[in-house]
Amino acid sequence: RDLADGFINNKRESYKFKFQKIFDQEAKQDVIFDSIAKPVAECVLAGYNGTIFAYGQTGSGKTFTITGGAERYSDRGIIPRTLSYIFDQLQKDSSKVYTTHVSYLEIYNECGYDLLDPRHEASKMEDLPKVTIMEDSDQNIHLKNLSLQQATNEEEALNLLFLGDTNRMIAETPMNQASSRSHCIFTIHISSKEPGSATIRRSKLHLVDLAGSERVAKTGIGGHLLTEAKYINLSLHYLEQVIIALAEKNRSHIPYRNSMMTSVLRDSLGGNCMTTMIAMLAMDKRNIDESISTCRFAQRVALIKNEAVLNEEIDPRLMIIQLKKEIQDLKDELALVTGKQRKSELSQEELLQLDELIETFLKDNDPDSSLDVGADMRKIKYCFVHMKVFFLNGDENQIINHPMSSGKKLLSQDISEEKSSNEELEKLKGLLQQRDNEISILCGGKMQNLYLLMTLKFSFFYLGAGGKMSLGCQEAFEIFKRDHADSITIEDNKQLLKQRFDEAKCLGEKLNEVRNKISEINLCSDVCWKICNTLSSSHISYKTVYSRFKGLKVEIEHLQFLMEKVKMKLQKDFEVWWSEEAEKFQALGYENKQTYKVDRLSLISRKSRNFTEVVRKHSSTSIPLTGDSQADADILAFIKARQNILQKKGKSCQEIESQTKICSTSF
Ligand SMILES: Nc1ncnc2c1ncn2[C@@H]1O[C@H](COP(=O)(O)OP(=O)(O)OP(=O)(O)O)[C@@H](O)[C@H]1O
Repeated sequence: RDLADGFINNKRESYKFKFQKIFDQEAKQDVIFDSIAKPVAECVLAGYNGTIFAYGQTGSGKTFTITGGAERYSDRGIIPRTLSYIFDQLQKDSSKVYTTHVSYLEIYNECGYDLLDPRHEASKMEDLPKVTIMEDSDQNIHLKNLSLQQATNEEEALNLLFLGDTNRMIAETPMNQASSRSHCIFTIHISSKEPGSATIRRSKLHLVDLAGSERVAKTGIGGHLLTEAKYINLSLHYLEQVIIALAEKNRSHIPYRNSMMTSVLRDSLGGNCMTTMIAMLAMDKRNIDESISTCRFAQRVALIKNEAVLNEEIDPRLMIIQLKKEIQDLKDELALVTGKQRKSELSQEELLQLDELIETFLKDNDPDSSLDVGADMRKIKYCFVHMKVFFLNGDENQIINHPMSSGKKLLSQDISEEKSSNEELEKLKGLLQQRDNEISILCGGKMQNLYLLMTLKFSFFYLGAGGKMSLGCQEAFEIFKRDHADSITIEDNKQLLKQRFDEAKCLGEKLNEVRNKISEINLCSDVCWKICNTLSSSHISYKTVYSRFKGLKVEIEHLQFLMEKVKMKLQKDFEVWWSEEAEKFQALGYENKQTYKVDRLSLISRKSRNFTEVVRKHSSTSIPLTGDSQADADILAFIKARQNILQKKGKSCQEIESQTKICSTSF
């Protein structure tokens, strides 16, 4: 109460928080991926470390965002989408050699478990080797018992994710119902190297699904759950401590070691990493406190400044080889300069290497090629001797191939070859021209000209024979020609010529056809182009169909996994319900046990349809059960089987009941 203003309403009603981006409940998974995960994945591909972690109370959607929903393929979350994106990018980049590994760590009650451990199926989670933290002298964290599994493509990586998720489900206990009580870190490790280079880039991307952040007081739990909740709260509390410490200026000690999670995420928080936090809110009035506390936490995280650097290192093996070679070169040079030549014989291996070098050099047609054997005088001498032998003994094959030694020979050979091929070309051109002329003459309208030409030639013959004639003389010639014996022959020849003309015409047409075919062959490139076009469009559609097929395959596998998950959940829910019922039953006295109404089970049962079905059929019957879940299941299975048999035999319901009672008593 303020003396001047009366009562003051000090209950805060408005809070302001700043975020880089806000997504409402309608936001789709692909949008979340594009806005949040893609930029981080790009940094990781470039060689920087990246972390994306989801923080918020239980049920706010952390697992949905990080891993994905269990119903639809489109609901797949950041992890599968990031894997798909990363492998897509790696495939496109052929300039480097990439190696990818994944690891999947679960932290439950401050203990680490390898979710990719194949022994998960056969053993209880508690019996598996725990993942422990080791620190080297440079304060780098190493995780003992956490396997790094190589994944060469998206499919393999997704299978590992599914395996981890399945193992996470197997490890669930009735007390640890949902994944909400453990932290999970899925890590993609990428290393890249340019071929021949000794420098390796290593980067990792942590995708973190934290346990629910709700406060113990509100949840109102006890026993085992309380212990769990305390651990969760404690580890999230330590996370907060680390974040507060990082946000404070001049703070030298950051309490990373307090919890496993902060130790593992040490680099992601205040280290060498591009980190993105997703603050998840369950937008409900009763969750307002949790929502405000999540926002506050996010504001603190936003103050942290990380320093991401490229993670490059030199491959020690390649480095050693390079350094050894450098040392040898320097030794040789030194020996050459100081005149202290090595006297020892060249080894067999060295001689073989030299032979290879010389042979390559001699075969290389590049005039600028050189023979580099280093500064070892023994090797230089060996090369000279080798060359001398070549030239003196005239290893024709080797020497002729070398431009220096066979330049002249090659030149004269080239000239004579060129000359003969020119002559050949001219000959062929002439032949071609000749054929072309013949074709032209024979083809189309030119046949008429040929006929005329031949007739003319024929007339000239007569003209030639008769010389220049007067009109009277020409008349007399005509009469003579008609009466001459040869006139028949002439006429015959004319007919023959006509025949030949027709024949030639026919041939010309045939030739034209062939020519058209040839020109069609000339259009061959066009045909080819068409074929190529068809091929390329077929190829494009093949590619489209193939990529769609590939997508479908991933989708089918994803859906199969979701189905498995649902089946497993169903099974687990059933087991929980069954053990609950057995406990309840045991809590009843012996008297009550005898008259325990099975229809009560059917009322409580929510999950197991088959089982309820059996129970419902006997709802009017009092069946004595033992309280042992296995034995009781056997009893009910027996009753069901018996009922089926009796029904088949057509017995009445009453009979069935009496039989059932008998059989139950005998149990
Ligand atoms: N954006 C969403 N769209 C549709 N369903 C969602 C969405 N977010 C969450 N859900 C659903 O809400 C339920 C709780 O979500 P989820 O398990 O992801 O919460 P959580 O924060 O991971 O909880 P926990 O801390 O218990 O692991 C799930 O059934 C999930 O499918």
